[in-house]
Amino acid sequence: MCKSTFHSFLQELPKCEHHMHLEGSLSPEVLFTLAKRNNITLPQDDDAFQSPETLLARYSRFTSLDDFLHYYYIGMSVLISESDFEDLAMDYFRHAAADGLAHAEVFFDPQAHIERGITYNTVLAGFSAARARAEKEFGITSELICCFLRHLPVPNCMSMFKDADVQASFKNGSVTGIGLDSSEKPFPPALFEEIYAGAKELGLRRTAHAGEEGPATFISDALDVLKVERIDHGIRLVEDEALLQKIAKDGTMLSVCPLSNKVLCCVKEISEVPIRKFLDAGVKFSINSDDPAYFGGYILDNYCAVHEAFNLSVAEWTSICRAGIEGSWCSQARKDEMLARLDEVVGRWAPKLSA
Ligand code: HPA
Ligand SMILES: [Zn+2]
Repeated sequence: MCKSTFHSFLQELPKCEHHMHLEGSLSPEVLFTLAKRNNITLPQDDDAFQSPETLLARYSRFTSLDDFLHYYYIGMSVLISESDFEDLAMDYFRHAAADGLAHAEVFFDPQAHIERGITYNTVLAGFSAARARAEKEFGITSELICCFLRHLPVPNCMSMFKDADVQASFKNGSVTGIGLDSSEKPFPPALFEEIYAGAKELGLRRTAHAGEEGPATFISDALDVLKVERIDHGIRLVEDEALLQKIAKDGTMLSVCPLSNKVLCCVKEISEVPIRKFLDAGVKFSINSDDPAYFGGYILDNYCAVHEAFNLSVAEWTSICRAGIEGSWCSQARKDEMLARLDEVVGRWAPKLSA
């Protein structure tokens, strides 16, 4: 981990997280507890499910995004009641508060629950209750991003988009935007053009996973066809220099997830995540935990891993943190608060760290 003084500086920075799947904050401990409470039988034919310890050990051997997703979808099958969803999100917000998180824009995967017979409103009510508590108890503000599962048939995604309860949550502001996640390579962004056009019409914010395992053309398609405002992951942008320059010029933000990239074998080492390249080219990005309970770390662990690998300066960390605040989908008043806090933290730490 990073040296203790830098660690304290990174902890105190008013960090914004834009790429965190609430279902990905389900730890093996909580998974086993909920399985017991809700009478869910975990797979008997996979030794990984013998105990929380064996499951955690399996998480350290993921070979790809799809290998992880297999466990991710089994894991979330233990979530049944509104309070299960609230407890799950509170577990995340508690970790995030300890890490000095100021603001979170979090994903959730309703289709994965609806197809198990859990209603959209059960999921939404649990997560909404946790968001309100996180603001009151920890001062963490948050927004919800409803994701579409790209491995499911497009009509299934469209019917969720059109569902009356889902539409109500879009219109009453309890959900801020939409995202696109799950298995990437066989499912190009353009499949979801109609849904994204409908979301734009409603004034929703729009983002999509692209260029994690999939090619750089998925990033340009997400921008050109889906008209997204952010790109989730986007590390394969380095394979297209012209697109990289365009994204830098337009100020489009990427939500980069370093520990995730390493654990899912998208890179061999954190030093291969194109942090230096993005900084030098002026590409805006935030640093995020993705699925913290599966990838071995919350937001501060990701900041520390980046610091270990790239030894960034105070000025570079300040500009990453500022880009995260400015690229958030919260009110300008909230951004101004976080920017003032950033100035205060940097003003206090810069003399000590630059000496
Ligand atoms: O990193 C991810 N990529 C795609 N889908 C996901 N669902 C949870 N995490 C991820
Ligand atoms: Zn993700």
